Amino acid sequence: MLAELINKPSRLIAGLMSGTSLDGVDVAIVRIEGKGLESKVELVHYGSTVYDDALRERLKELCSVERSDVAQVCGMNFYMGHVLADATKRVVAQSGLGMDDIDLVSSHGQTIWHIPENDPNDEILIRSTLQIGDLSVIAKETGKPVIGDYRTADMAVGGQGAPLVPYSDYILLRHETKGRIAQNIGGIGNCTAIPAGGRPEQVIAFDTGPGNMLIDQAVYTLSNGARSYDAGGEWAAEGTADNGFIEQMMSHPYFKRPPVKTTGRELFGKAYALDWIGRMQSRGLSDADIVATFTAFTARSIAQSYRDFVLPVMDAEEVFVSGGGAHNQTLLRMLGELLRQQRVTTSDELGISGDAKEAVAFAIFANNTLFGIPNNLPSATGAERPAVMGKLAFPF
Ligand SMILES: Nc1ncnc2c1ncn2[C@@H]1O[C@H](COP(=O)(O)OP(=O)(O)OP(=O)(O)O)[C@@H](O)[C@H]1O
Ligand SMILES: CC(=O)N[C@H]1[C@@H]2OC[C@@H](O2)[C@@H](O)[C@@H]1O[C@H](C)C(=O)O
Repeated sequence: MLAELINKPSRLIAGLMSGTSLDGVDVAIVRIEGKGLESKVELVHYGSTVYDDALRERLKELCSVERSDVAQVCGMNFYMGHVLADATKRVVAQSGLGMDDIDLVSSHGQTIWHIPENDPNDEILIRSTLQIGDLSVIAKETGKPVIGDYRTADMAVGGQGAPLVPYSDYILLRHETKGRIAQNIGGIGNCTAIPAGGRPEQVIAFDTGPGNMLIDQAVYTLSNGARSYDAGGEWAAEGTADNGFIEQMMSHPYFKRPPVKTTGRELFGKAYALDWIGRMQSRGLSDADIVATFTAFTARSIAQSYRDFVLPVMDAEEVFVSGGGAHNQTLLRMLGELLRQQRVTTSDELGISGDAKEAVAFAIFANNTLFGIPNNLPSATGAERPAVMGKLAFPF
């Protein structure tokens, strides 16, 4: 079965991304010719399915040290396998293709916990990561071979297991004469900075901090569950950002740490957001001011991280924003105001759909796994060496 796939001139791969914002599953159907850094990539169709509020809140509970439990983790691993398989079948059907046309499914899974560095106070809490959504369940339900569980291989060779997308950013965005930064704004923000004509080893990539995570939590809490994100950034546009709070939040030690670095719900999740919402409310900020403050803080944390860790090392002329945050006009405007020397635009301008980009990346990773070609970027994750990430589950 695998030899047949390798010998085809191109492969049709369904890449699945279910990210830290817990908003749902993105599915990209991608045709890939060739392999490795020379892969030729064509997005055939993209679709997403949204988690309902109950599932999203349940996943947040699962990502909570205080409220999670092993039975929930066990059950949700299989349940999410079904959710991911259903999303794949739905998007394939929407595209007008059939599952028979798909060669391979590639699934990121749902991160529920990530420990990028050893815990100095607990010798068992070593670098590790857990993405749920069982691969065998997806294989059974879709009838396709499934590759997933990528991050563990990078961690096994000393990496932080994230960010992984810089490998595919290098394939899709590198430019001979222009320094470029790809900024994804999902739940977390992460950047890939590629110098003009740069080699893979010269890529600087790291998580910049919160993406939409704080904005989403504020919107959900302050609207009493009526809304889960700030559509277009309109609520933030009605408020005034509070610089005092932004400065306080910028003093978080994560922002001072040089790359390689990665973060997630562990640092900027629900508890962190609710704590700052409470402080802002007690100082009399309105709901719109709170959303505006989180939005401005997010933009500031991105721009500041370039000033500290990217621009001293390389010139960057262009910033291409992707991920759901690219739809937040207020966030984009604030970022543009902070980065006067760069042209801030969206990756769609390059023909790379900002909504689909991460799901496309996972299709690219699977294509490499199939050939046994490394698909991590040690300069981004800190791994000691390249590794072939991904595990395979066969259909039945
Ligand atoms: N129209 C919109 N206006 C404003 N924000 C939006 C819009 N659409 C999506 N978003 C934001 O984008 C988020 C989802 O982004 P995305 O799907 O890129 O994240 P993710 O892949 O889950 O996260 P990560 O990349 O961190 O793993 C939503 O939670 C929401 O905050
Ligand atoms: C452990 C984990 O799931 N990390 C995610 C998260 O969401 C964004 C950012 O933090 C990034 O480091 C990573 O995802 C993307 C897809 C990556 O690996 O490039």
